[in-house]
Amino acid sequence: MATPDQATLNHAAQILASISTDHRADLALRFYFERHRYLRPAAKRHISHAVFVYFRWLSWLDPKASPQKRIEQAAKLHERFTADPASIKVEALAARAVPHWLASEVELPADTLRQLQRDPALWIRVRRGHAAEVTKTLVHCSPAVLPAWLTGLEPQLSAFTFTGTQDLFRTEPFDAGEFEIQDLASQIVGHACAPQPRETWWDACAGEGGKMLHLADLMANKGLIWATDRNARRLETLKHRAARAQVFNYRTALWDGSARLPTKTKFDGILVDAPCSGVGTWQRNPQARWTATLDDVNQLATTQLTLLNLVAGSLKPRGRLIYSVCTLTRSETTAVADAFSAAHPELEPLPLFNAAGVADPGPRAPSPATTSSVPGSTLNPQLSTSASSLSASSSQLSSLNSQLFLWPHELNANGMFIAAWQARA
Ligand SMILES: C[S@@+](CC[C@H](N)C(=O)[O-])C[C@H]1O[C@@H](n2cnc3c(N)ncnc32)[C@H](O)[C@@H]1O
Repeated sequence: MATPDQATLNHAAQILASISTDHRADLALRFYFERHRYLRPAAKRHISHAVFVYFRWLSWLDPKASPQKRIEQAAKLHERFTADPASIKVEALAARAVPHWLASEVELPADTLRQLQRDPALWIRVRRGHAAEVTKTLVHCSPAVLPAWLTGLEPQLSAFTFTGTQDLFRTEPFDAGEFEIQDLASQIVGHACAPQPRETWWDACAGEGGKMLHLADLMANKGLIWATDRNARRLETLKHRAARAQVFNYRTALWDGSARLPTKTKFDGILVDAPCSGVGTWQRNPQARWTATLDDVNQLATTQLTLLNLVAGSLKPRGRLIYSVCTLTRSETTAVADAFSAAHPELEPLPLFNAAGVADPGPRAPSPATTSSVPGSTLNPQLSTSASSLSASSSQLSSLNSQLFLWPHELNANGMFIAAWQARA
């Protein structure tokens, strides 16, 4: 994208002035565009881009300069980095592109640091049976290419990056519920669940239903999904999305993560897509780098473990429990999963993808491998020799494990952690 013109700088500066911890960049942009309906789609794209680029390069900017000047500085840095990623040293990225507290939780691989500074890809998930017509209509679609250790999953995916400029929410296939905007890492969570038609699932933190809709599609809309969340407004959105996608095999209930469970039903599978610090989304949502804190991480880790502990008793014998978080901090990932494993001998860790990269939902013998890849040098010296070897090791290990990290640079998508268990028979 070209250096912003004066009008773009002025709009972006006004939007920045309205952003706060409670009024995030994406909301501020939406409100601003609602009040400035005359802006054309291309202008909106340029303004949004300028705002997100600003937060990506925030620590490099001169705090004494005017907002317009700082936005311009960020755009120039971004242009330079996009043309030549080596023009900014990885040590500088480690020191300035992420907050200092992160080092106590994870040492991000160099490739991930670079990935966080790039423009994110826009991913769509096309409903089963609609890929040919949707990609023909939207034109600028490319199918997902997975890293070698996950290529076995590729035939099951219906994931495409969209590189066109049209507003996807105003397309015919969107109105017809034939695709959803959903990040690739989130789509892989659905495949890790591997729900089967006619099973009964519980999506315990269903939110607006991104993963619930995917589970329904994988179940060919046969069986039942309980979709619960603490937030009624999100569940309302879920219902609208489900209607558009013609998903009807679900029921919603409010559940705030308290000991009073929403149902006595026993499940073939439970997904806990828990609230988290969102470090894995810092490419798409760069403002969050500067609002998330170590206190948030610690509090969220407690909530995550509580949620897992509460749902565990709702599994049928051989039922599967999947834990996912779009973050990469040790406290919210391996520490939660290990603490949960230690407290639940009645569950066995479940390898997520077999050697071919395919999640196998069937009954299985106790798994030999439960070790996870750990993203922090202070935590696992074996994996900390260098950032790039850490990343490579993590991929090799993770295809054998019941815990895996999806790194943003591996998928050109959000970072994600997934862990899985199965109730013993
Ligand atoms: C990561 S989001 C879920 C995203 C959703 N699964 C999707 O794919 O679109 C986490 C959700 O957990 C919900 N949540 C937060 N704290 C909770 C709690 N204590 N009990 C239940 N849900 C909670 C939030 O309202 C939020 O919708």
